[in-house]
Amino acid sequence: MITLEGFGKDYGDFTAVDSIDLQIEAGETFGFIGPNGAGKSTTIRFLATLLRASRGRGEVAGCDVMGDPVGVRQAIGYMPDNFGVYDGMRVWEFLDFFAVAYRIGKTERKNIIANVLELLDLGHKRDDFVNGLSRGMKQRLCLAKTLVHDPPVLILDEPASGLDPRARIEVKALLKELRKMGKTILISSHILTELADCCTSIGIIERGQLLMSGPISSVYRQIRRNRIIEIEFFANQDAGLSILRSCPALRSVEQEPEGRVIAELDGDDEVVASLMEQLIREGVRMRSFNDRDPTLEDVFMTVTKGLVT
Ligand SMILES: Nc1ncnc2c1ncn2[C@@H]1O[C@H](COP(=O)(O)OP(=O)(O)OP(=O)(O)O)[C@@H](O)[C@H]1O
Repeated sequence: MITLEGFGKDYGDFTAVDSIDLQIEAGETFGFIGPNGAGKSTTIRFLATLLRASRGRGEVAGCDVMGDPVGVRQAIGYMPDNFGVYDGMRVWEFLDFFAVAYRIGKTERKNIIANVLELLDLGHKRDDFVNGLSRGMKQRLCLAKTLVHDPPVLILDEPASGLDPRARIEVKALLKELRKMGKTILISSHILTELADCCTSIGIIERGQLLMSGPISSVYRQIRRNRIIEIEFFANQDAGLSILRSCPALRSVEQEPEGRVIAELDGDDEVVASLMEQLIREGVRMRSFNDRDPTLEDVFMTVTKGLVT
């Protein structure tokens, strides 16, 4: 549904995005992750037909991004990172304005606006002035306007930035709802927990390079050889730490309060089992020994440290 082939963008001598190849299948919710200045908005603005590529090409819903920008605009709902709302307009007028821009007829517009307001839980704000809405409401309204022409693809640049935790949870729930409706969604964020439980695939970008992308389960599997072990020592912590430190597979070890230690190992199940066996054999007593599943944060830290080849 979304393809990038060797996409790159230079600003003068500065390369903001180097050469990205990316494939997002229909129905996916793709999390585009990267630190500030990584190149997320540049890539997104290209896909939204707002910026020309310096090299490479892209396709959205079968339309070439540079060859058929009108086709792309029909197929996408785009929410920029610094959206603006027009003053002196009521909520329904704001949505009507965009619906007219998409040449939707008057009767149809009325129904669409009612449906979109209901979906976004903004029905009670229908006649309020846009500039009087809270930040969270404005953000929701912006999301609403991406839906008026019922596009198959949504491109959302940091849709939850600046929102309080409750509003963020609501945005996540909404994304899940939109996925159920069959939308293909590209969402950027640098808040990993925000994306962890609502994305089906992710891409990690840093300094204009796409370091990794794919279905979330395969990304987790790829870093699985980087094991994170949490140990709570009960007695003989010093002996335990020295065993850990002499383990050839150890990458790092961090001591936390109350006898908790987090160790990162480069190894398979065999390595983890041997370590546990050795600790017990040497009389180290443990309250728990936990081989923790990686989180999206672990994936991000591992990938951006260049530990995955
Ligand atoms: N119009 C421009 N002219 C020059 N440099 C630019 C321009 N737009 C972006 N850049 C630079 O390109 C790089 C990538 O910027 P981009 O906005 O794509 O990053 P980002 O990953 O979206 O970051 P953020 O999370 O902070 O929005 C940055 O170093 C930025 O300063």
